[in-house]
Amino acid sequence: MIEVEALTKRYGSTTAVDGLTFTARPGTVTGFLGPNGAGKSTTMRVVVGLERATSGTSRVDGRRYADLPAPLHAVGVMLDARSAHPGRTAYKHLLSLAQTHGIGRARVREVLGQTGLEAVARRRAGTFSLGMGQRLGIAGALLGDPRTLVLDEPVNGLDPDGVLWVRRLVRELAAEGRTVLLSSHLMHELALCADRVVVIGRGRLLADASVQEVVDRSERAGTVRVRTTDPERLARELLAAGAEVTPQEGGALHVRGATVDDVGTAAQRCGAAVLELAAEQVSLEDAYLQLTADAVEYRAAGASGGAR
Ligand SMILES: Nc1ncnc2c1ncn2[C@@H]1O[C@H](COP(=O)(O)OP(=O)(O)OP(=O)(O)O)[C@@H](O)[C@H]1O
Repeated sequence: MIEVEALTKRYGSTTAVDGLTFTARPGTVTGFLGPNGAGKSTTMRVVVGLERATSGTSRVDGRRYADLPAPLHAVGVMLDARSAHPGRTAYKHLLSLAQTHGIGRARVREVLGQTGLEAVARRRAGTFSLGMGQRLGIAGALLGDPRTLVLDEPVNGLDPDGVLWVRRLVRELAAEGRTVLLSSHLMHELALCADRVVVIGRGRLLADASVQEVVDRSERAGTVRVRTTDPERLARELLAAGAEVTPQEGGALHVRGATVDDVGTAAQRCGAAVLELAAEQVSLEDAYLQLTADAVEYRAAGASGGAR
């Protein structure tokens, strides 16, 4: 279990993490989501003891990282896929990590197998592709058979097979009762493997919810689209019933504050023939973009809002 409470981390005048509170629970994959510069990596570095918080606390299984008796067995960490010495083979890299923590060679071979690196175990890490480096990073995280895993962008650079493999792996680790905290800046990626998402922007918590809840809370959730032969009459009928109505092109209306059933019966009441009627689907990416719209450090030229 990871418990982050009122965590703040400042670098000079930059506030990277700003009063952040969330919990990642055992048996659960918690997705940690936010645009570039949101503070995900900084939070993870504080959780695993690589940075000191300016204020607030972070605990793993009820203890501060520094107080864990056997950190590698408590928390497996992959923060930087390029952390292995380029001149060392994958096997030697894992072995040296294992030996400093009293872990045997058998476990090194086991994690090489688990991460699909057996065939390249004798190759130097410096010759690895980004995807192979990610696998090696994950192998290092698994080495101590930890109850908690902290993985920063583990699918970054993986090919589609690798992405599937990571999804399956994190699901399996959670099914074994472990706590998995996994960062990404892609909502749809987390939607496929996370039970919950903690969304941050500019160091602050924007949402701590299931993926479905994030979608449901999105502005457009609960909107009904209707196209009718008499949009003005139907709009009057819906407004009288207390709904919000926004006219669209081609005689369509966007209706908030009414269900599909409400709109259908209102149309029947006022005699407007319905040509189309459906609840608007909100994509995960739309919901995420709405949530983080004010928290994006930089936007691509031409995107709404311009540079911030
Ligand atoms: N060592 C540091 N010194 C100064 N500023 C830092 C340092 N580390 C991070 N920052 C700043 O803190 C903010 C949060 O950065 P962080 O890397 O935690 O974000 P992130 O969500 O992981 O982003 P990304 O997806 O780009 O990795 C950014 O504005 C970053 O420039």
